[in-house]
Amino acid sequence: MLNATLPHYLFTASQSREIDRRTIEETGMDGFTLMEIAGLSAAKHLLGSDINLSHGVYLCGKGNNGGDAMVVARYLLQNEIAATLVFLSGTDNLSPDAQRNLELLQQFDDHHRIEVYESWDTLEQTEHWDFIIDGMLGTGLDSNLRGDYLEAVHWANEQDLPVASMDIPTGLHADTGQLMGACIEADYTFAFGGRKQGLYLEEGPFQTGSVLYCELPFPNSYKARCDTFLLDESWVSLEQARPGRHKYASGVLYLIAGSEGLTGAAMLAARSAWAEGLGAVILVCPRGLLPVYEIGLPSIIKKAVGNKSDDFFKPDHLPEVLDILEEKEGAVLLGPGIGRQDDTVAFINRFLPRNPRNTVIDADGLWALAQWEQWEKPRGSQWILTPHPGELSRFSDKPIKSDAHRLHFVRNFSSRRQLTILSKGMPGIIGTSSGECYLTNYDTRYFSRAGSGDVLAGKVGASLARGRAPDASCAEGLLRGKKKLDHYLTNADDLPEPRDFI
Ligand SMILES: NC(=O)C1=CN([C@@H]2O[C@H](COP(=O)(O)OP(=O)(O)OC[C@H]3O[C@@H](n4cnc5c(N)ncnc54)[C@H](OP(=O)(O)O)[C@@H]3O)[C@@H](O)[C@H]2O)[C@@H](O)CC1
Ligand SMILES: Nc1ncnc2c1ncn2[C@@H]1O[C@H](COP(=O)(O)OP(=O)(O)O)[C@@H](O)[C@H]1O
Ligand SMILES: [K+]
Repeated sequence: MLNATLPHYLFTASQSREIDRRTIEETGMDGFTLMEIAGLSAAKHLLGSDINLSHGVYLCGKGNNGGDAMVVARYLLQNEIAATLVFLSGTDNLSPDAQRNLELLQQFDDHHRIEVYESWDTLEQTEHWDFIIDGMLGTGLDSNLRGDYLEAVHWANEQDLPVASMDIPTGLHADTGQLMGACIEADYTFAFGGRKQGLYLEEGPFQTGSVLYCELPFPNSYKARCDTFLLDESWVSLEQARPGRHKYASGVLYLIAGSEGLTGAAMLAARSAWAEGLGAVILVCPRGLLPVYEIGLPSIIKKAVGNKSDDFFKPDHLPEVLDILEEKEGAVLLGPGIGRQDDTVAFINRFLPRNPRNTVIDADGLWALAQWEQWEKPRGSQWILTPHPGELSRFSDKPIKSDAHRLHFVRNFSSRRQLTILSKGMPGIIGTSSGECYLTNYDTRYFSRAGSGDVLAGKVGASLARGRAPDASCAEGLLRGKKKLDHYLTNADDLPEPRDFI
């Protein structure tokens, strides 16, 4: 099982507010102290960053997000860094903690390094600013940006200055990652007490810059209801599998894949699994395709079924396929390039209930599964489904139109069906049978070329064959591909191809 630590927890705005509320009401820790810790932590990160800090402009809302910005201003002031503060909703209705922080800031300013503007209109622009602090809106955002907030966001994005956002870039929806009219394009986002899930959904990854987690003293038990986490590369073993005593001891993957015109998908998946150091990858294929694989896959064991004229799977192949699977312990990867012939769909839907093995179902394997309304996973076996957005939608009554909807659907579907889903996209989402979801935190667009899905399925299958839990298998598959991508990007200039991720 994956084991996320606190910096990997992802919260919705309401979960976040609930944790704030309970901490303040039940532990006696007050909101002002929490704000102080948040702002101090952000100020330390800024002082340690490569941003030139001599005079900042602080865009402040009237809520606690503005209060965080004022704490930052006070700590930077102690380092002789001047501040121009602009209050987008004036200073008459500041939240109590923000009001107290404005007063404190003014008391600390004995060398008159602070200027305060009560509205956006009155701001006099100068050339002296070298960074922008976005303390306009955090989890309190409730609609598209109103009033001068819109103008201030556009202005900040037009400046050639680094921008650091308090908690969330203003204008980004904390739960969905959607843009609410306009949104700050931050270079840094300081996530207070927990990252908000919208930072990683939809437009979030393109708005936040580097997200830095700033710990707040919330009791861990209050965070226990969190069910969404960020995947972390450190969770993946970078070591190749050690060879076993004999080949079948290091894991066996049966690959049921390929059809005429789609043999490339089967080959990519087979090579990808093999590269993970398995003892054996056994490609089960229609006999007519054997000559192609003999040439293309010398290291892979091939087991042909049916007749020489067969170039796709048919229901008649079922007894032979089941016999082959009896030979050794191992996991199954079903689907890459298997095609959508009616006979193949019938073969898959008869095969699946009789297949007791842990199984990854990918590509047209999913297409077949979605045709079969009453499907059920055999007891005791573990399934991983690896749909791209179109394949995922076939399991849903309604079109899946946003990442937040996808996250919700993946969570419900995987827990209701007691299986693991690897939903491909940006972000990739792993949904587990216990209703937890794990999100990728890197640019998955490099993988959006035909064939990357086959490579990914091969790696997920290889991990499952080596006895990893299904959620860990998905994480390993994704992150090993990411590691190959990083290596490729540092060593080559052109666009990577799927085979570069093997
Ligand atoms: N509490 C804690 O323990 C801690 C909280 N912390 C910090 O507090 C932040 C949450 O603070 P918050 O709840 O005060 O909300 P916040 O985001 O500042 O905005 C609220 C105001 O915005 C306004 N408004 C809303 N939508 C708008 C729109 N579309 N366009 C324009 N205006 C809009 C709305 O005013 P209205 O216009 O409705 O009168 C409302 O009053 C959190 O993200 C973190 O940074 C940290 O200090 C750590 C401890
Ligand atoms: N290592 C990886 N990390 C994150 N996402 C990945 C990785 N490998 C593949 N993907 C996802 O898989 C998608 C490709 O799968 P898919 O669309 O099924 O392609 P195909 O079946 O043509 O190979 C990519 O767009 C990306 O979302
Ligand atoms: K903000």
